[in-house]
Amino acid sequence: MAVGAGCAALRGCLRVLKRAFSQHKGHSGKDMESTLQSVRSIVPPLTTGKHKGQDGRIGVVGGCREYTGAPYFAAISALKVGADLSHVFCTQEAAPVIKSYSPELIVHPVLDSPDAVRAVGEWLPRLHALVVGPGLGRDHVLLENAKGILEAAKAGGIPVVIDADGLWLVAQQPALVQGYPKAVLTPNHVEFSRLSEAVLGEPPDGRDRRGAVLRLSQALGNVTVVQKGERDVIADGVQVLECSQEGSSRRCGGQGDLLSGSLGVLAHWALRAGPEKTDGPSPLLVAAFGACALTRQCSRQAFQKHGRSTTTTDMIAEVGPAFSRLFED
Ligand SMILES: NC(=O)C1=CN([C@@H]2O[C@H](COP(=O)(O)OP(=O)(O)OC[C@H]3O[C@@H](n4cnc5c(N)ncnc54)[C@H](OP(=O)(O)O)[C@@H]3O)[C@@H](O)[C@H]2O)[C@@H](O)CC1
Ligand SMILES: Nc1ncnc2c1ncn2[C@@H]1O[C@H](COP(=O)(O)OP(=O)(O)OP(=O)(O)O)[C@@H](O)[C@H]1O
Ligand SMILES: [Mg+2]
Repeated sequence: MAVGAGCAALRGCLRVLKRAFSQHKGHSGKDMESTLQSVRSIVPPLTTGKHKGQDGRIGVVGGCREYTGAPYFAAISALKVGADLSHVFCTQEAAPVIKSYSPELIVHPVLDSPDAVRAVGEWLPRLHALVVGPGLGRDHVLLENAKGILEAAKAGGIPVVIDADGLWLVAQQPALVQGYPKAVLTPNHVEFSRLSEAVLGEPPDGRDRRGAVLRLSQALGNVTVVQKGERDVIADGVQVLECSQEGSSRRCGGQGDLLSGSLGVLAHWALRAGPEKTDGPSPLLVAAFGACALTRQCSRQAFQKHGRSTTTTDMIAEVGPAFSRLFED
């Protein structure tokens, strides 16, 4: 073996060992800072030499009669974090509503058409990451279409963030994400319990959140899982991280959508940077940690200004300043 290849293999082994040994440790302030440093290392520099699209083209699959806010929050957050283009694939009825929230989003009214999987499939080769679920709803036809789109994204090797009703779909059919190395699941408390029962056959052990998240991740074939809560617990089958960045006590709807949209971009950046850059935690762990820290920081900053009246729209206004503060200063 050439010396260079030998060194690279050795560095790879050391990384796996370092991760395996750190999985049972708590995540201290020092660890938080070193993980934030890893996030900083995946952020692409803003230079004049790039063309539109290079820093990310993200798709969100969701948006139906009842829910138009959730896909908007996810898609606009992806843009505000730094993606160049953000697409929403929603139902015909939801499209004009979502378009009217923002001229910045590209909105495709295709999700309830009989041709949905082919129509979205045409766009997939141009997308760097797909967020499946915010505002999708639980209509059988929409879930079947989301399933077809998810399968096409996997076939194309596209990173997928699965949230909200996308997690409902995965709880019905865990095989959809089983072993896919570019999948991240972002369950809230209820979604996590539902997934654990579906995959492991029992409710999670509430006294051992780290163990519960690690077990679910491993049972799904080392898919990255982010359990949101008072602290966010993140596992990739090998290592467990915790994000306890100060947030706020406001629990208004939509904060999870901000997180999943941000994660779409960060997952793309992290996978593009690769494990050499993240040095220690896997790229998707670093991306997930970054999205959690950012969401919580947005919540904190918005709450300082608006207190009890804070809503997710106020948090989205903080994405730029919060991002600079955490990852650029
Ligand atoms: N503006 C919009 O368009 C938005 C749309 N959204 C979209 O809505 C769709 C449904 O998503 P969802 O998250 O509301 O799930 P759902 O299964 O109805 O469960 C909700 C119930 O679960 C519970 N619960 C929740 N958290 C808990 C906790 N930590 N600890 C304990 N219990 C907890 C709580 O139950 P309760 O307290 O009422 O008994 C709550 O009422 C999905 O498409 C999503 O994207 C949202 O993104 C928001 C913004
Ligand atoms: N008790 C808490 N204390 C502090 N932060 C929290 C708490 N619960 C959740 N969060 C934070 O709020 C964000 C969204 O998590 P949440 O559990 O509300 O998601 P969700 O229910 O999916 O939201 P959405 O309303 O968008 O569907 C995450 O960044 C998480 O860290
Ligand atoms: Mg949610």
